[in-house]
Amino acid sequence: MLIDKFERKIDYIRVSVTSRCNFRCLYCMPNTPFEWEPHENILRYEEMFEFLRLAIDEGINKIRLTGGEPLLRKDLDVFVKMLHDYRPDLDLALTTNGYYLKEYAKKLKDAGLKRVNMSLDSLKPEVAAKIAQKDVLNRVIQGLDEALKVGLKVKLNTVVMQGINDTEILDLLEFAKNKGVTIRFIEFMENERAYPGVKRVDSKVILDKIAKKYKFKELPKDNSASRYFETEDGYVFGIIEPHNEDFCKSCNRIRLTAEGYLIPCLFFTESYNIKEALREGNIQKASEILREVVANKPEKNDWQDEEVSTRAFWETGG
Ligand SMILES: Nc1nc2c(ncn2[C@@H]2O[C@H](COP(=O)(O)OP(=O)(O)OP(=O)(O)O)[C@@H](O)[C@H]2O)c(=O)[nH]1
Ligand SMILES: C[S@@+](CC[C@H](N)C(=O)[O-])C[C@H]1O[C@@H](n2cnc3c(N)ncnc32)[C@H](O)[C@@H]1O
Ligand code: SF4
Ligand code: SF4
Repeated sequence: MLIDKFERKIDYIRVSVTSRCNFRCLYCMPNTPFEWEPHENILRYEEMFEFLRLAIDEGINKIRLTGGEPLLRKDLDVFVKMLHDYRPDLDLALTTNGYYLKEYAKKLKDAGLKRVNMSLDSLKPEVAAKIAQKDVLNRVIQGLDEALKVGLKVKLNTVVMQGINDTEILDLLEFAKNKGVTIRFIEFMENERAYPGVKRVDSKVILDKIAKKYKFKELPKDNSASRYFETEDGYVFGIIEPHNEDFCKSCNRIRLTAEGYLIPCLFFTESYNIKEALREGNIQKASEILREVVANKPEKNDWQDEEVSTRAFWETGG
């Protein structure tokens, strides 16, 4: 079992399968050039699998594939199947911008994927295009519909930004409610790579806007990143508020990047290279590095102290 020095059980790993992305979201990578790591620097699926098998044997029971945009990496369904076959009861999920989901949802479901979390920041085509710097809304909604059609469980993620999409909170909530999926509103996490004009909306402001139309009660907190609420008519939505001082108390996760680095926390730049150990076939060394990463997880992020992170979300997988 993996326990950190604050007694938090680490049973969740987020795996970024590629840093590449076909969007340029204002809050994530607005100015990143389209030049990327050469292929030989990226872990092969077999190398990732070797490591994840070890992590599963140490107590990891939830794996989320993310990116960059994970659906840009070829044969993702093959990787999903490797993980599913090794441990069919894994909570095996994907976080995607949804652009290619229409094409891949069925393949992924058939390979053993259970859940998909999708980014949806606006229901207005021109606002969605401003945020992603690309005309995306139509395809994203088609991707959502296809994921539901093939039987994947879906959640929506919305990063709320002042003056950009903060007037759409109720519309987005009602869109999700009509589709029968949970939506989580995310506080923008201040990041050096983001567009400088992006300003966060605090969770309290988001909840106040929802309270103008709906009565809701908070559900008991588990170790998910989100707080969940239930409206009087039984709809569940969530809030992800990394600026809240309690946010990190339930942290149960570490991250693996496509380049082979393990990352103890989303805020900090600290990382541990496991690529060499994996390429040498040195599983003992990889296991030691895994334990070191868990041992060095910080107690909390510095967004709570109004600091700005320098770590790129698209490398870390969010
Ligand atoms: N600060 C911080 N943000 C996180 C963490 N985990 C997830 N998030 C953010 O929460 C948002 C949604 O994350 P998802 O990729 O949907 O994953 P998840 O919240 O673990 O999903 P579920 O398993 O469905 O609860 C993203 O913006 C992430 O960056 C975390 O450990 N720390
Ligand atoms: C880095 S993306 C990778 C997966 C996929 N491309 C997507 O957009 O869903 C993962 C998550 O990070 C979130 N994210 C990126 N930058 C963020 C920021 N500065 N603050 C809050 N969330 C952010 C996105 O909204 C998304 O939910
Ligand atoms: S949030 Fe996801 S879709 Fe948007 S730029 Fe970052 S990696 Fe790409
Ligand atoms: S900010 Fe760091 S410590 Fe806090 S929940 Fe996220 S990964 Fe865990």
